[in-house]
Amino acid sequence: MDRDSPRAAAAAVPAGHTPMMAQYLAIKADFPDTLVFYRMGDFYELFYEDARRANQLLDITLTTRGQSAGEPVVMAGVPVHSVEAYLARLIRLGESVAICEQVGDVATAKGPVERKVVRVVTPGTLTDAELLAEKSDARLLAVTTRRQRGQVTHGLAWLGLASGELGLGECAEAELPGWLARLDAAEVLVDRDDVPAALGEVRAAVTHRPAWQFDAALGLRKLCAQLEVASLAGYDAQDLACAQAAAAALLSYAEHTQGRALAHVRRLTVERAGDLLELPPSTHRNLELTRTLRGEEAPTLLSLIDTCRTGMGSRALRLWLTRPQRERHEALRRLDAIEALLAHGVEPLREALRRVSDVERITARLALRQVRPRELAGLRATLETLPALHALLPADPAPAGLLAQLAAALSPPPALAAQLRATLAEEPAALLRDGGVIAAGCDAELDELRGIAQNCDAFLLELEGRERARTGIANLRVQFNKVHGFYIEVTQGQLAKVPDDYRRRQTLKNAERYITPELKAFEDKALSAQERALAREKGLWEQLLDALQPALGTLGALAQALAGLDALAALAERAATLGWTRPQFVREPCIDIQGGRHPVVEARLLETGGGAFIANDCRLDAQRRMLLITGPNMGGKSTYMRQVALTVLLAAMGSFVPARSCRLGPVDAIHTRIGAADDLANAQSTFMLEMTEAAAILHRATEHSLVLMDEIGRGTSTFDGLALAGAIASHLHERNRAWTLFATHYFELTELPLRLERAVNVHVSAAESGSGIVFLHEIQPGPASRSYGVQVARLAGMPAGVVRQARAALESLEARQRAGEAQIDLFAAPPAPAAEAAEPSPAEAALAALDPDALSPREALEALYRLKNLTSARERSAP
Ligand SMILES: Nc1ncnc2c1ncn2[C@@H]1O[C@H](COP(=O)(O)OP(=O)(O)OP(=O)(O)O)[C@@H](O)[C@H]1O
Repeated sequence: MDRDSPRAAAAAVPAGHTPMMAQYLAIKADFPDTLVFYRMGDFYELFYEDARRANQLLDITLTTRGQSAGEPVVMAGVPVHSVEAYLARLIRLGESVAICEQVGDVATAKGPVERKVVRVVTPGTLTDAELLAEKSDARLLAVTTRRQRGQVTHGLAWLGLASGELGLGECAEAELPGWLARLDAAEVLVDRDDVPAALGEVRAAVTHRPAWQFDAALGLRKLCAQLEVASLAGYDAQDLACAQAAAAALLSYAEHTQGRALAHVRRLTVERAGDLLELPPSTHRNLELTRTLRGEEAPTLLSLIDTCRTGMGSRALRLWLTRPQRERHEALRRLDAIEALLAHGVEPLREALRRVSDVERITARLALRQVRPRELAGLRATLETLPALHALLPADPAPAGLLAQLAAALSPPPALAAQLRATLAEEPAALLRDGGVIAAGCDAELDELRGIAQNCDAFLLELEGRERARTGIANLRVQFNKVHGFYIEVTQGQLAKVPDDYRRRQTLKNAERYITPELKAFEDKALSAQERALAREKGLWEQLLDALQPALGTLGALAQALAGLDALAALAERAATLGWTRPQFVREPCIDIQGGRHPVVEARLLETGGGAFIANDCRLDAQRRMLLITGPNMGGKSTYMRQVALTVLLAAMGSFVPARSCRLGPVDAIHTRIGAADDLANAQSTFMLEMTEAAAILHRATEHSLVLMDEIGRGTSTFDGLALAGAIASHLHERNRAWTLFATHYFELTELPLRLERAVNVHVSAAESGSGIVFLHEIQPGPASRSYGVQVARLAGMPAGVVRQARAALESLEARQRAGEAQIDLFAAPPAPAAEAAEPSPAEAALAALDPDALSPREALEALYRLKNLTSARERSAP
């Protein structure tokens, strides 16, 4: 969609079009990049180019109808009743759709009935349950760029329209990919003249907006208006001018797509990179937090921990997992709450949560007036179960704790449920246009209208009886047909008894049909009653939506509380089911995990009957900062490293952890360099990618960071790889001083701890049985005694001949090494850079002593010869 300037689009419509096509083209001119669904009766029609595109994307039939401006009108249509399915497909393809409805009165319209785009459906502004994934939000993100004194800053503003979440943040250029990965937007708005390069890597739909929409002053005004505050000081966001500029574009676009203000968006989160535990995109991917390396949703850490009963809970949990705070305050509150829930018993609460609807999305749709009758019925049912839910919480939670806070939000004013009960039918129809949405007894006029429509038969029977008695015609019948409406039928033989007030309506062969003033009056009333009842229902529905608007804030808080409670209850259930323990946060630098397990691998082993998971310890402290992990392939090195990272992350989000005990000092980031997935899309070789990621880690990791390095250097020749791996390990140890788990197959690296005082060797154990190998998966002190590559290859079904040849080659290689080939000193201190190290040479010293201004031409020539001699003497004496 693009709507740069509110110009009079109609002027641009070429002459000669029919009035309807002129109307269509005027509307289309405002939405050149968006498919326009133009309402015509029971269909949404697309015309010309839009029709051709829809024909390709949706495989709907292309037709032509009539002519306009001398050309046939090309069109394609989708039925109104199945529009959602078509929208879903288009949105998945990254398209946006402008929904253009008839807003004028068909009866009184001269020419085409007035039409207007009432909303624009785009990938980042969805609120319909049918179009959204239940367990994740479609986020809209705006990104802008500021360049000042050679420094690039990006401003980010994001909005979950269905959740009401609004956020601001700023970051440096290098951090943008991390932010984009974390926010995982469905649609990104960018300044069309200044698109950041990092956007090339996002999966989101990218929508270009004109530069002037990214205006900081406008953004500040819009944010203050949106949040109903005089300044952003309360959010500590006054200085984020660049983010405010992004917010200007964000809010304008979101309002424009909805065609109204966003009444439910009242909360602002300001994210500062330094507040969050850093989880770069590579970590997110390698640890399979929300997606497997193959891109599937399970098995991942999230799929394991998400046993939430509501979509809201699942979404909250995803947020906790992907945006953990460095500061442990919130995590501690969650841990307290989980502990209290576990002590109290959590299953009844989780059972009750099954009956809770998605209050978060319903609230958003209520604010945007897109809510459906059954969603409000769901809200009513939820409000009605709240007292029972409340009763299932621990009776006296810690007063300032999270549970007490959540419990408080579970008691919205009872008037809200009462209002819904009084107005909304017990089981309302799915759509307002079907009628039967407003409760009986809510409105006298509606009751009467419905009464007429429903009591027709009774009235007709009663009239029939009365007329038979009055006229004495025993076989007189009161009936109805579609063409002639209501009538009284009298057979030929009885015509003499027909009273004067009967008016003839129709003559048949054997009978006459009449109407009376009373029947005519009833007919008018009955036929219009249904229509009027529907109109009345619509009016009452709008009144109900109006009446509920003041409750948006309360409902938003309720949604948050329910989501938080559901997420906590899920974490408590997981802790109990999987035997997890509460982590302990300490100030001293350490990562001390006893009996730790990899939760996802453990669950898979359990599922597949693959045996018990072997628990392992990980002890890192100020004196022990690096573990060099060796051992056979398949031994469990990667699993071990990942389980440490997952445990740290679970603790940071405020969850119990898969370990017997866990003490954690401050952690500011989890960096990982694992695997060798080719980045073909970015045309990077495996090795190039490996080095790029490793370089980024060396630049960023601090002494509070956890770094996982899995077989660094294996993407190149042995010597190159070994040399690089040694240098990288030394740098991490000496400069970054990060907590480092360094798995390697280079045995030479096991000598590192001799020189690096805070590094130690550990290995995963394996035992040989005959010519085979048994993996024990235990982490033990010291380096591995040997590698078992050939045995593992044999296990993998390698042909026997290959295994024999490899074993022979291995033996000869080992013998050659034993024969005492010069050992390379991998870990010798690097040569100092020439400039700072070298003493000045005699020639340089002589040169420095010369003062060219004080020399005669002859003296200068002599000095030149002297210098020449000095340098030749040095070259001669060199070894
Ligand atoms: N502690 C454990 N207890 C039980 N099984 C384990 C354990 N650790 C690993 N495994 C099993 O061993 C398999 C291989 O583990 P992992 O991939 O960690 O080995 P690796 O040493 O990193 O191998 P490579 O060097 O080939 O990458 C896992 O998929 C898992 O099934």
